[in-house]
Amino acid sequence: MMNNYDGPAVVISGLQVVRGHRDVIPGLHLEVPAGEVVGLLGPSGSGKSTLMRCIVGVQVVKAGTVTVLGHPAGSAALRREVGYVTQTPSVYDDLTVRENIAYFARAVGLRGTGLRDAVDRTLVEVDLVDFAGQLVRDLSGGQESRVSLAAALVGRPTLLVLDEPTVGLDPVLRRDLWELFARLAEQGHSLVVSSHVMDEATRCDRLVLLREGEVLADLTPDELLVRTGAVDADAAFLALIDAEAASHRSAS
Ligand SMILES: Nc1ncnc2c1ncn2[C@@H]1O[C@H](COP(=O)(O)OP(=O)(O)OP(=O)(O)O)[C@@H](O)[C@H]1O
Repeated sequence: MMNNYDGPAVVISGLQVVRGHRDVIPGLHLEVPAGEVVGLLGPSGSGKSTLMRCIVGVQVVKAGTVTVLGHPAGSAALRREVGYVTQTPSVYDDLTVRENIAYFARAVGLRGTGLRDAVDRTLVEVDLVDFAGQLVRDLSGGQESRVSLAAALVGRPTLLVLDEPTVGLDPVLRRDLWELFARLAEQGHSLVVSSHVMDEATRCDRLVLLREGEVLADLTPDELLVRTGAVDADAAFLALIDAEAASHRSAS
């Protein structure tokens, strides 16, 4: 379901979020371009999930604005435009894989052959054709998380927000999923994908590196390596952190 909006997918300005009495996002500005796979990377606790919750409009914010496809995050106009997959699978245990995907397809208005085609295509995309008739409660963790992904994918939302979608998957499946994300971006979808596996950074069109709720860098994978002189994304991230610490020391 693609709309005709041609601005950036997400524009965030002056965002502040407090969770548990802590400023977990102290004042963030960010623009996510449309039609790209944008990786949200950073150590555990750096605010990736919180930022994603702000983009999908389920996080209470203290200040700032989050505009998604030209609308305030979470507004009714975005209901079918934004797909969100959390780290915890959110599908029905007592339904089969196909029934789950069909349920979410119906929820976004698909019916008849359009619904069947969308479910079949999505089963292939998440590599669950052989498990279509199996109850979700009998799946492995990685399979179950792919059903969650399928549930978000089936309606072809304009913006997909995926919180660590490759956790627990084997290398072949991870590669296949990143290829699927790239294909979706080529078709004009926008994707925000979080990961704390830095080697997945090279799979993204653009990277946003977060640390303690702040954007440490917003650049392409090539720019990251050139800027830091590092040989891989892990080393590049550490080099950025060291450079930032050094600049704080020289400023104080
Ligand atoms: N429900 C909550 N109540 C209070 N503090 C929270 C809550 N959820 C998260 N936090 C805090 O907010 C900060 C950011 O957490 P967040 O889950 O956004 O990080 P993350 O980068 O997604 O981490 P991970 O990679 O481990 O999922 C952390 O300091 C965390 O402890």
